[in-house]
Amino acid sequence: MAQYARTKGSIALITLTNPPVNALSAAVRKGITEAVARAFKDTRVKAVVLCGENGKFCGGADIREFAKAMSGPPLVPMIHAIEAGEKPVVAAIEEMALGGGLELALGCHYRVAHAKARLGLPEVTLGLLPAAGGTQRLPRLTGIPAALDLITTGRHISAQEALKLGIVDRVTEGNAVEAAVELALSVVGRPLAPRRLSNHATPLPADLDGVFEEVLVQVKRRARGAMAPVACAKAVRAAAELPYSRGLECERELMNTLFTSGQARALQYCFFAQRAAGKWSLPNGARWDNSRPRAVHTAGVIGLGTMGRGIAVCLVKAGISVVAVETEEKQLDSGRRAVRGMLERDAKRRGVTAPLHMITFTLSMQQLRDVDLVIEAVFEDMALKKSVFAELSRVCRPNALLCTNTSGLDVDELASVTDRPPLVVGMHFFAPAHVMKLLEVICGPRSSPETVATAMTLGKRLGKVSVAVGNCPGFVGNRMLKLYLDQAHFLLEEGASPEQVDQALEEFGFALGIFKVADLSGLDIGWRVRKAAGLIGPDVDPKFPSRHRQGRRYCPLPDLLCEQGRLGQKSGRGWYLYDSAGGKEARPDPAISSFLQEYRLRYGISARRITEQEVVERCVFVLANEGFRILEDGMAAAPEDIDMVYVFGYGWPRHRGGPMFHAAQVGLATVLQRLEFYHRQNPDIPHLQPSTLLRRLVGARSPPMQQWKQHIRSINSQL
Ligand SMILES: C[C@H](O)[C@H](C)C(=O)SCCNC(=O)CCNC(=O)[C@H](O)C(C)(C)COP(=O)([O-])OP(=O)([O-])OC[C@H]1O[C@@H](n2cnc3c(N)ncnc32)[C@H](O)[C@@H]1OP(=O)([O-])[O-]
Repeated sequence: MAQYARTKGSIALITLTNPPVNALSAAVRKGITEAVARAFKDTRVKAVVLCGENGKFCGGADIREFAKAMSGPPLVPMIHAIEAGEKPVVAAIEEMALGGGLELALGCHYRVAHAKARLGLPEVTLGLLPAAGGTQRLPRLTGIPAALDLITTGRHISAQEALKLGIVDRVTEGNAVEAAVELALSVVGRPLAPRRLSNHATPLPADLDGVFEEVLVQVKRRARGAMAPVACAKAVRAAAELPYSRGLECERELMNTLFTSGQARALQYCFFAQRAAGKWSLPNGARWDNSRPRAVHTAGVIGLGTMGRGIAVCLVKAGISVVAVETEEKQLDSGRRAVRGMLERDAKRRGVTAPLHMITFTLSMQQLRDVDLVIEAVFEDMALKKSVFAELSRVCRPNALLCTNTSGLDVDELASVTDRPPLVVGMHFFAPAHVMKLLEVICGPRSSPETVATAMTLGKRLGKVSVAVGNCPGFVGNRMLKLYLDQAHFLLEEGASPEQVDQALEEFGFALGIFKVADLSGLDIGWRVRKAAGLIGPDVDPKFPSRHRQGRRYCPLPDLLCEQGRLGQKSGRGWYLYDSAGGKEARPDPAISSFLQEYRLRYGISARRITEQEVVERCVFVLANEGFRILEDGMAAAPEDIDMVYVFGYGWPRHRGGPMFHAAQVGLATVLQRLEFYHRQNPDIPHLQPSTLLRRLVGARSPPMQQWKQHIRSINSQL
């Protein structure tokens, strides 16, 4: 809808009304079309101001309408009518002008933005492109390089940057609507032709081809198989080479190739899944909208290793005072230097003063007696963590929350050594903690709704995507990752090479193949976990380590590499070779291929040809299969949660939605058939056996994801 009013006698004020972000739904488009026609016909009206209800201009096209048949007046002619109008139209941009919202503003003759407004054309993040003239009008206003950057990245810019780029005419700290009305009154009678962007010629850079070549290289490297960024670049090229109307046709044709694509559906699924993940619920009826989070003003961080440092930086950047504790002076000093350095670099990037006063470093746990919440990030060892939690339970005030950053240990076992199990919860950050967006919030069986609400809300405040998961070994992310990694190891035994597996996974869209990821995080981490799980011990024959342990197939390859000191980047060699210890550039290592040949010989394994299809299917379908088990076990409330864990924590390609969405897109019956096929070939790998829920869903004719919950029969759900 759009409300119509006249103000200052001669200004028509048209207000977009569609909470929460005044998206351009069919009803809003109809409202704008009628209101603009009314204003243009009303002789008392000399100019028009467009604004949005509730201090928000417009969040773009209504994404909820994309899955439905198009109805209502289309955007392009609606915006043309505004631009072609004989009365000046001024857009009053408060808080946001995104996607179709900015395209609407670009159709206006003038734009005024509030200083805090965010502007952008983020369609590419939804697998689309700006299809209401944005790819043709923006380059005519800013020039090609700036338009290419904004449209192929989808990044939001500040009002100040928009002013610098000429996208807006004025920025005000005051009321943007009033400022727009002032501007409208002041431009009445001025010629409008020069303000119609579609009339403008596109300013061209000296080396047009060079600019596009360079951007396409970056886009393709960043996109990893995503179609939309490349289509965006092509549409902007049309603005450089074609007259406006022909460019618009090109924009429409390119949009048609994207709109119905699987990638667009996957990216729009991610948009809503990310928001759905925040809407958590517990079996006892506690939910995100009926549980009050506690305020967190002060926090403690125990352990200033890699994770503790990143967590401390996140908290300080979110305006929370931090007490950082270490046991040894040496660790405290290096932790202090690292954290201060990270805060100073970040402040320099943002052009602000580093808030170093917000954090104190101490060797004394006593200094934690008044904090609202503590996050423990010490070495991943249960006995050590238990002693820390017992101490915290003594030192911290009775209602302080105790959180652990464990990546897979039993949160409830930790709670049992404290005097406050309901106030204990897991907050599993991902390395580097001040960069990675994912936060797994592990709800122990005794974690109170208020504690879960506080952890989930704190995650959002730290700029994280918080996902509530149950308390089981490895929680959601690492529980699935173990099986994905197992498949990759088994494929090496059967004939593949690390490069081949990684290339197949990177072609699929992963940021990095699994063996490069293993080298990056260090092979010794998994080694320690396998030792702690009793999979490696004195009973293992070092010469001929068993390939069956704890009743299932086991691959000793990574253990053998660790025994050779091949720990990955940190030792300069792992699955790949690096120039030096800490080197980042991975090179295939001939020693690894002869090591694998010798290994297969020792175990009498005849290598076979492994196809890219098999690599992807075994690694990706085993993830989804375990995802179904996690839903059955009640360790995740919905497939969306599992998908957001993988998109934001494990480099799963966003344009494939997530392991569960991908399985649905491929077809559950196909996933079932392929898993059965691989399980028949490998009966000693139980995780290739299709899960009960997958079978049940296929039996129920593969219902849409939203209906999967009805088929879950988990007894002891924790979510
Ligand atoms: C032709 C044209 O070229 C093309 C084709 C297009 O225009 S394509 C569309 C392009 N536009 C976008 O890509 C902007 C998408 N939105 C955002 O980036 C963010 O939302 C935000 C605007 C920066 C606000 O962030 P927030 O953190 O303050 O709140 P929120 O939780 O995110 O959002 C609050 C609530 O609003 C809902 N919502 C937000 N934007 C929406 C949209 N464009 N359509 C429908 N619903 C939307 C969202 O689902 C949530 O709902 P619920 O969960 O409460 O039920």
